[in-house]
Amino acid sequence: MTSILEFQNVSKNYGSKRAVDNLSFSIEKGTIVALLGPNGAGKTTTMAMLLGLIQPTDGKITVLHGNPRQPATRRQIGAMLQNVSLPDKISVQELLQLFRSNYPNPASLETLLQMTGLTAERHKDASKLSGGQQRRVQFALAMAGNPQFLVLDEPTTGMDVNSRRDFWHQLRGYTKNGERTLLLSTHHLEEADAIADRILVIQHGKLIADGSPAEIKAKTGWSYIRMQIGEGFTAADLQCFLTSEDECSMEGRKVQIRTRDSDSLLRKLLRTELPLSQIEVSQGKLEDAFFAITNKENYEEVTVS
Ligand SMILES: Nc1ncnc2c1ncn2[C@@H]1O[C@H](COP(=O)(O)OP(=O)(O)OP(=O)(O)O)[C@@H](O)[C@H]1O
Repeated sequence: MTSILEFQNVSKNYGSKRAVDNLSFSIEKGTIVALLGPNGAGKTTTMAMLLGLIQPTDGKITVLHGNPRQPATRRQIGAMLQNVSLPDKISVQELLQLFRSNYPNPASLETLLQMTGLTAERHKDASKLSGGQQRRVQFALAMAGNPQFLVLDEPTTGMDVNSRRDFWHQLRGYTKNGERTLLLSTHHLEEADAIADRILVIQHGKLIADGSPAEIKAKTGWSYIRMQIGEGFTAADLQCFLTSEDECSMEGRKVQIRTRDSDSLLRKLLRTELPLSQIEVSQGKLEDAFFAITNKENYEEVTVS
């Protein structure tokens, strides 16, 4: 596999504040990586460094085999950052053309307008669009150079549900041939779970978990058994099968049990005469794992792989 990005012992201090603390990881070509972490964890700083916008205090960053501050490297990267305002008195189409003119092999104007759902807004002043529409213009600008590596910092902030769904659909198309690489940060964990091949969790500037969404979810150790229970029975009838750690809740006839050992609990339940049906076993949500990891509950089980 070819490495697109390498961080070697990278740190960043803002005065006495250590925003990124000895971070080392690499990203392989063709992967979709979600960078997650609580507010202030260091995600934006990490992205700004790999884009060459700020210098690390220590360590080395290699992007597309080059230095992120070299124009030749930067031209191969598309980026969408937070808190970027669009210039006024310029239409969406003019702005996109301006950006396209900086690249040797740009995406076509029509492709950019179509993929971001901005065809109807093409002649409008970009700065007068709604927040969600401006976010889509920023996405189009990030895609203007037909980049090999796309870096998106909380890209769906301000987008409505439909725009977010279209956005993820477009990103899947962008990465589907395995040639392009995507690194994104988001606080929408279910979206990260759905799109990412790999998740990096950082906190206080340090990497605290690294794995596929399934690995991250499994590492918390919790799984969930969901089922229906027949009339006349309640969660209390299941209590004698549970360990002191297991948690059982009931809504209508639907029961959910959170357990560390779903296999043994299932075996016990299936040996009973209880009227159980529609039994499903699943790992927890990424949100549960994220909560566990960042709150240090089960921390020793969620070591960096
Ligand atoms: N220019 C700056 N000067 C001083 N401190 C900064 C600066 N930029 C960021 N920080 C601090 O560095 C830490 C990391 O910030 P960063 O913006 O990278 O976090 P983040 O993970 O992107 O957060 P969020 O999810 O809220 O966007 C925070 O404590 C922040 O206050």
